Amino acid sequence: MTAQPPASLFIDGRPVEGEGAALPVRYPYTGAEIARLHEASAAQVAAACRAAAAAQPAWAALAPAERGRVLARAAAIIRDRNADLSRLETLDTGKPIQETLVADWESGAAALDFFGGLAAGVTGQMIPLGRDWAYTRREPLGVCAGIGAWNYPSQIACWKAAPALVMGNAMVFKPSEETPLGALKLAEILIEAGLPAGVFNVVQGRAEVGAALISDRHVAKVSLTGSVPTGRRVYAAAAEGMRHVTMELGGKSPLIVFDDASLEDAVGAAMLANFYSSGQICSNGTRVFVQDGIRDRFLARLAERVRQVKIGDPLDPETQHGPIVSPAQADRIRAMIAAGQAEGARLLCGGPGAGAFVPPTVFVDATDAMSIARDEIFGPVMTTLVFHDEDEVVTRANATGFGLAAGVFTQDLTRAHRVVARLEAGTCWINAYNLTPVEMPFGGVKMSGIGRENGAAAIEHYSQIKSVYVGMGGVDAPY
Ligand SMILES: NC(=O)C1=CN([C@@H]2O[C@H](COP(=O)(O)OP(=O)(O)OC[C@H]3O[C@@H](n4cnc5c(N)ncnc54)[C@H](O)[C@@H]3O)[C@@H](O)[C@H]2O)C=CC1
Repeated sequence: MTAQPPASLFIDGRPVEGEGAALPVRYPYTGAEIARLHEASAAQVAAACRAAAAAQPAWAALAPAERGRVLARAAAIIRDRNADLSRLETLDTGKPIQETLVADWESGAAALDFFGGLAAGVTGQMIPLGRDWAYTRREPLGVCAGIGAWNYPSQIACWKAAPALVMGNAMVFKPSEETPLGALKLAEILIEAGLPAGVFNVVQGRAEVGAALISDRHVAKVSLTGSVPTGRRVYAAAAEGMRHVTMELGGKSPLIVFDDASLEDAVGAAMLANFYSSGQICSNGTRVFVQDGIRDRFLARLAERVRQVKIGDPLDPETQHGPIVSPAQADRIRAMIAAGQAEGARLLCGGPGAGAFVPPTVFVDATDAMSIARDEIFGPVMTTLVFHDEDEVVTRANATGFGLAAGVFTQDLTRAHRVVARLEAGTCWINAYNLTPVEMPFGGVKMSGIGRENGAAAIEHYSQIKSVYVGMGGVDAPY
């Protein structure tokens, strides 16, 4: 099985081999090397940024609708090739093919379509001032750097590229070193769809390559999807050059299940909120607060359904739960499970697993102070916590530095909206969880991030306003 791309990087409209250190790509299910890439050298990072800066003005000069049409064509190509692209995504990430077929490139295509269609409708303001008047233009930022995480590599590349490009920016994208393949496909597809050379470039590499990229003098904006510690470093480096930032970082989100919730829906959502993509999702509701009246029924049904999850070969369409992205990440998850047990929490189901796999795992008898209830695990580990009343659960749900997402399950809609209004989270779900349509802005508050992806809100994060004052009469100078 091989997935070797034509070359490791994509600069100025063509594949270019990396001049830096080797970057082996392993299929998480077998550990087999499926491709061998090379990092970009410092000179290649600079060349990618120069190519982007050179290509950007002509791209920005096109009518927004023309840029939109390029994105729409790219979306159509992605949909045509979804089967092959999804297979590649599964090889790169280890996620089950039944997920990648519907959630990865498909969501990327949706973003390209959505922003492609939005472009022509972005307008400025006309501000009457009596005799004189002013107007605003929404202009591109220039060259944007995109840096991705490994859980949704192609979706992340599309979510960043679509609003950036449609607003007339150019982009240099660095995928996670764990999952470098999808972004190269996106670069090829965009060229095929008519994107001018240099407008979207891909460099590969580990943290140092990312650091070189964000401090390149051409870069006006940095959009990162990654962990909070990386976010802190990247935000600080961006501040040096007064660059704009979007930070999509980690979370430890609460999912609150009230006594009156539909049991099947709440259990299903709690599973989706913890086990989809083997739990490697930033917005996961990993602290499941269950009200005392429904607790026993909830845990009994949860255990029953978790035991039926089909774990195995990600390319088997029946498989619902695949391996963890890398042995190092699987070890980190196991250490967190062991810490939970050492602190006195009990396993309702699951456990450390073996090899590449960590099974869906549920903790009971946990307290808010335990590490499994405080720290992001980024694996298939759910911590259930019991609560008694609404005020108490809101206070406990908010008692975290993170603020990415939250969910509420109840049949009492007044309560649902009241609780959601009090939750400190950028994205909330009522009687649903982890649905992220591109029409809806997505992002975090507190340590979980800055800025928003998706929705019309993303346009603001990939453009800047120029104000133009128009004098219609003489200049009244006191000199
Ligand atoms: N809010 C969101 O939308 C999402 C957030 N995440 C978060 O991402 C994390 C998991 O992904 P990982 O890839 O492990 O994150 P990570 O923080 O280790 O790496 C993210 C990216 O940043 C790069 N990087 C690392 N250090 C850098 C530096 N000093 N300068 C520039 N670039 C640097 C990495 O090479 C990688 O491409 C979790 O915390 C998760 O919650 C993941 C998906 C979505």
